[in-house]
Amino acid sequence: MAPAHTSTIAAVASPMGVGAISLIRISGPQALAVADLACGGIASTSMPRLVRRCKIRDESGAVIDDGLITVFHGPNSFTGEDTVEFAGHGGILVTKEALSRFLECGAVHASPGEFSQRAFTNGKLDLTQAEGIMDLISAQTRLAIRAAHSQLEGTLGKRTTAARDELLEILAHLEAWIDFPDEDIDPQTAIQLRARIFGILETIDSLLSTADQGRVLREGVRTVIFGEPNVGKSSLLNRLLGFDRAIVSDIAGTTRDTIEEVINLHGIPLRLVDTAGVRESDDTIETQGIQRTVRQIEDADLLLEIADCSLPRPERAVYPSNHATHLLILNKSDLGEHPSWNDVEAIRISCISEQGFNTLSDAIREALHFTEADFGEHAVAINARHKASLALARTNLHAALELLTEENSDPELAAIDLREALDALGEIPGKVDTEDLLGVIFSQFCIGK
Ligand SMILES: Nc1nc2c(c(=O)[nH]1)N(C=O)[C@@H](CNc1ccc(C(=O)N[C@@H](CCC(=O)O)C(=O)O)cc1)CN2
Ligand SMILES: Nc1nc2c(ncn2[C@@H]2O[C@H](COP(=O)(O)OP(=O)(O)OP(=O)(O)O)[C@@H](O)[C@H]2O)c(=O)[nH]1
Ligand SMILES: [Mg+2]
Repeated sequence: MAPAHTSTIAAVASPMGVGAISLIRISGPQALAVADLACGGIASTSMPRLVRRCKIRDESGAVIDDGLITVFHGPNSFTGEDTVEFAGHGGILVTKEALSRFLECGAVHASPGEFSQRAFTNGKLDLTQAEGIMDLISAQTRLAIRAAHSQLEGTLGKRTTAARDELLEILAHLEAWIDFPDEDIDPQTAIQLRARIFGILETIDSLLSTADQGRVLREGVRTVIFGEPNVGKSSLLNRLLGFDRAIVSDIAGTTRDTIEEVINLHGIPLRLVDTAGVRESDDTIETQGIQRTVRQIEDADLLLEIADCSLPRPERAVYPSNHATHLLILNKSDLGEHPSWNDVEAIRISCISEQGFNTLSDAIREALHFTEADFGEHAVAINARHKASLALARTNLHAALELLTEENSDPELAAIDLREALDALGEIPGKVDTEDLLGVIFSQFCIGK
């Protein structure tokens, strides 16, 4: 049984001071009593979920605000507890005064993520759904919203729970064996159990294959624009952004520091980084800029190398190696192409005439293996936490397979590995003891969430 929460928490759920209406949420066993004290007994006489007009008053009876109140009777609320919502006027002071009044009347201030954590503890959400709420709030593109909703609806939680249930059954079989140590293990049974473990591994691998998409949707693709000075790197950044963010000039060495901006390329968030052109330089500031370029290249997910096609093809400079996808872009096509580039495979563009930009955008999407069509309604895009747990489960399942063969099985040792895998899978929806994990996840939420 989940532990019952004894305190009643309150917090402002809306952003402070920027909206017309502010929302205060109160949740816990005393929620109705707290609201009754502050609002003249209206909460306990309200029909659940029916919005009512009400005044919140201070100790002396002076009106603090005149707003709307909604009562939810547990378990039929977001947190699963009795909940009261007060929608007041959106000013900073009036909202703070109203919250203080609810605290005076017996509520305690909620810590970050505490409403969602209570929803989790009360079985209203699993951990992946709670994370889906955070993903939704921080989504930067429509595709990221879609992925967040899929997670919020429980797609990932259901798939991992199904895999875990299957593993539980396998363990039960194995334990039956262990209980009769004198009997030889039937080779047929080992074959069957292996097949079932392979089935779980297939699910795990298919979930793991969504990790890159997940990272891209949540964090964006680190896209680094680099090349020799004056080839048009900053011009490309400005064109992709749609406004003049970086200084462009015909002086080589214009960009000194890296410049970072996020664009939305057909649903894919790209973190574009414009860098200082790489060349030999005596200038200390430029040299530092070039060192930064090198570091950016090392950390990139996608490299856009730019060259000036109107000039003879230079000796290829040596850049740090990185496994990231690398596209070569020949800029200044409007000036005509120097013959030395003719047989070079590249994307040809001009930042002046804007030719080639559709091709560039298609090439980027293709290089990232990412299109809107790939991302259906129930698609999953796992995060780093899910990836770590799945990878651990995978390792343990492979270890168990080594110990369960047709010729020779050690069910006791195999069961140990399977139990480890079970725990790792259970961490994803939060089905195992996860006190530390909960602190880490929910403290990233904002107050009032
Ligand atoms: N005013 C308000 N708006 C909000 C929230 C909120 O808490 N309050 N939410 C907070 O994140 C989100 C909506 N999420 C919610 C999820 C469940 C329930 C709820 O009352 N669940 C009940 C009844 C279900 C039903 O009627 O469909 C339940 O689960 O039993 C409410 C809000 C976004 N908008
Ligand atoms: N004709 C032509 N000129 C361009 C094109 N793109 C950029 N330029 C010009 O090339 C010069 C250099 O452009 P930048 O964007 O500053 O080049 P950069 O690579 O950022 O240069 P650094 O920051 O110095 O490394 C400017 O004068 C631009 O106007 C293009 O497609 N065609
Ligand atoms: Mg520049």
